[in-house]
Amino acid sequence: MSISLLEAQNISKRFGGLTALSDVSLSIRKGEIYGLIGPNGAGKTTLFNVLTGAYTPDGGEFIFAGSELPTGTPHVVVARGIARTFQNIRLFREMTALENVMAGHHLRSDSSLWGILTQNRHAREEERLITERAFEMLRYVGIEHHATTVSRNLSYGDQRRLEIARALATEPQLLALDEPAAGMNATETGQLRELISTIRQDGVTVLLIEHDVKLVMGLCDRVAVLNFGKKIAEDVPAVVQKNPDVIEAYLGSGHHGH
Ligand SMILES: Nc1ncnc2c1ncn2[C@@H]1O[C@H](COP(=O)(O)OP(=O)(O)OP(=O)(O)O)[C@@H](O)[C@H]1O
Repeated sequence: MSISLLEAQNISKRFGGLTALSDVSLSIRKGEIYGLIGPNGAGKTTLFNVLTGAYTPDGGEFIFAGSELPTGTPHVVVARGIARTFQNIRLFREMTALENVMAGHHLRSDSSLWGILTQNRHAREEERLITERAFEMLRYVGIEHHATTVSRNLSYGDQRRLEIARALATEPQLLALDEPAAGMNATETGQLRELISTIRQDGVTVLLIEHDVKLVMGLCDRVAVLNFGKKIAEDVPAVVQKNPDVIEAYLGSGHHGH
């Protein structure tokens, strides 16, 4: 029997008169790659934002690893073991790749900022370990040769990998990826696919928003489909692909390419 890692229970979110999410419930099992798809504006990113604390939901709750997740507090969500990447890359553009990953580690570090500033011995030792771990993380995603490159000078694909490395540096149980393949060419997408598989093999559960249907269907164990803020399907890819409501949602919205 598979164990559920994250339960979203009747999540609702409104923006003024617009209902972005309407009673969305889903259950992500420990160790799976779970895809979240749907036409533009369906509510996918909004679900990420309420899950990761950027927004407070108007209704519903998240149960993570057996207990309720507080809402509206991103740092608590990270500390509980959920990390995310963003649809529009959000790196520290003027910092090197290594520094970006170290910024992720610091969220997990127990040295106070004061300790780091005053460079006491414990903090220095911890800084050394964080640097080492950050290198490891860059190696893991395949960009260790860019450790000292300023992140804005990295290729698009490498910036996305760096975002993943930074998220992994917080040692999450659940990694939430918001359109990681956006803007990638076929080779980069293939490498991303391998990286996501490796991440899962290494014990991290993955929640994936992605418009590249081929990638989603090939990679995910299960897929949920949102349309106008409602979940209209949730099953293994082969079943979801044949669901008439799903086909209608995509064709009806005119997003043939997605
Ligand atoms: N901060 C906000 N204020 C007002 N409306 C918002 C806000 N964020 C999202 N929305 C609206 O909520 C709806 C859902 O948007 P969301 O970005 O979650 O969709 P999505 O499925 O991620 O779409 P896409 O595939 O285009 O990224 C849209 O109608 C969007 O305009």
